[in-house]
Amino acid sequence: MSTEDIAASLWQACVDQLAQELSEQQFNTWIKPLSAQVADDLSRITIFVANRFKLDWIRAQYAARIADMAGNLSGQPVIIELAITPRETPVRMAPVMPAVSEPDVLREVPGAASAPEEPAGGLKNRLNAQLTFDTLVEGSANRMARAAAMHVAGTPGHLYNPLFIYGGVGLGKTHLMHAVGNKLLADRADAKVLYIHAEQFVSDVVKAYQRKTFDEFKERYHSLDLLLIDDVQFFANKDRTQEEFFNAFEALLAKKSHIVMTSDTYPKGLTDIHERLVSRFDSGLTVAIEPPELEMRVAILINKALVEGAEMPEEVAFFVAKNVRSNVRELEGALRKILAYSRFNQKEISIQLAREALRDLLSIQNRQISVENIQKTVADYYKIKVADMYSKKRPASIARPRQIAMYLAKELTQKSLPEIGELFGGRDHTTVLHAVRKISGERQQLTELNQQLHVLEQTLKG
Ligand SMILES: Nc1ncnc2c1ncn2[C@@H]1O[C@H](COP(=O)(O)OP(=O)(O)OP(=O)(O)O)[C@@H](O)[C@H]1O
Repeated sequence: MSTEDIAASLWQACVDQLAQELSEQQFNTWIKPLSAQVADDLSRITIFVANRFKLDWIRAQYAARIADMAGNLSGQPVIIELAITPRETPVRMAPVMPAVSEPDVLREVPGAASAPEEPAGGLKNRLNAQLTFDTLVEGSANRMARAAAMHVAGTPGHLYNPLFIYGGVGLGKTHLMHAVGNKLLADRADAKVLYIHAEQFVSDVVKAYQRKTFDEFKERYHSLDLLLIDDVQFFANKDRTQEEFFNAFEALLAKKSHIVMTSDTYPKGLTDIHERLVSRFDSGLTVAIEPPELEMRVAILINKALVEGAEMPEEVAFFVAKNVRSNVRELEGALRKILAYSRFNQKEISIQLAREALRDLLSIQNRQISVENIQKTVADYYKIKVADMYSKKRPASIARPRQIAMYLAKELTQKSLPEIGELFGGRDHTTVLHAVRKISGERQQLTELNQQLHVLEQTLKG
């Protein structure tokens, strides 16, 4: 690899790491638009920023973190410089450190992150062209949601309106929404499509309220053919927003425009959202996206590595997929670490390399998820005694949590069925297998059980 390539990958690795650490909105607003120049000896990174406001913000919020990351990756101190990219005049340099926060710059309030960039007419569709059906790997975890989304993209305004997609973090809900928008635009370039995060909708309502521009607001939202709105759980407790969303919702449905929504929970699980809205959310089709199963995780890793121009042997993908189970965003993070580690050390991708690159992540997991921990957490959750996990008692109030704990032990640890059986009071491996099959089958059917398992998984993963 040339010195230039190594320098460029140092910046890319920092960007990748920030993508993992920040919310998507923060990342897209502040980090994605940056460009940078890295000195050949990796001692200095000059980051180019569009204007003074952004420069101050990046300096206060991110410069120190970037310096840390770059230092860790390159193994030497790295100085971060910020410069405004001029339209006509030459680049002006600004000193960077120390990275102290500047209270007068901007406070983190919902929607504030994107406030400076708000387009006047607001007619940008905000779609990310990379997020298409082609790049979304299909598996049993997302099959139904994907099929419904495809249908909507092909014939919007008909079946499944609204389409409500829910699931845990990083499982591809946002991706799927963008895919719907991109497909519709590919078929009908003149379609009016808007992707918006619920927080941004809240801040649009606040702005319309402050500036008395509700007519424009209505004109903008009520004229859409397709509204894609992400993370509607953020509407909780925002009465005015809920009212405006209700109006937009009714107007759009009346003119047969389509609405696709996502949330971290199913409609009835939403809290502090008016009943009339919740019942409308549930009036089309509600589908879940589950955490991807092993084969799907393997396929995602191999595909994403290819997109990055790298080849990930199947056994390595399997090793990573076995160990990184929670969601696709974490899988992507693990992949980035492995690719960066392989580039910096100029080594081929192997299981050994993956183990080294993911050292921190693997040790945290091993520390946190043990069968004992699962038994205790599940017992606490269902309010039974931990001892009941090993006892021979069979009433349903005990047997079911025990089966759930067995299922989670299989899902979240590396233990074999006989080992799990042993840890549950010396039960036979067929008993464990029965529990695993039963719970995983019911999970597909029963929303409430699925929701409980989500909570338990999130709790155990810390
Ligand atoms: N099935 C998949 N195939 C390929 N990439 C995927 C898949 N599912 C998710 N991803 C990728 O994983 C990352 C996280 O997905 P996404 O942002 O859509 O998650 P999300 O469910 O909206 O999460 P959050 O609730 O945190 O916003 C994205 O980069 C997305 O492209």
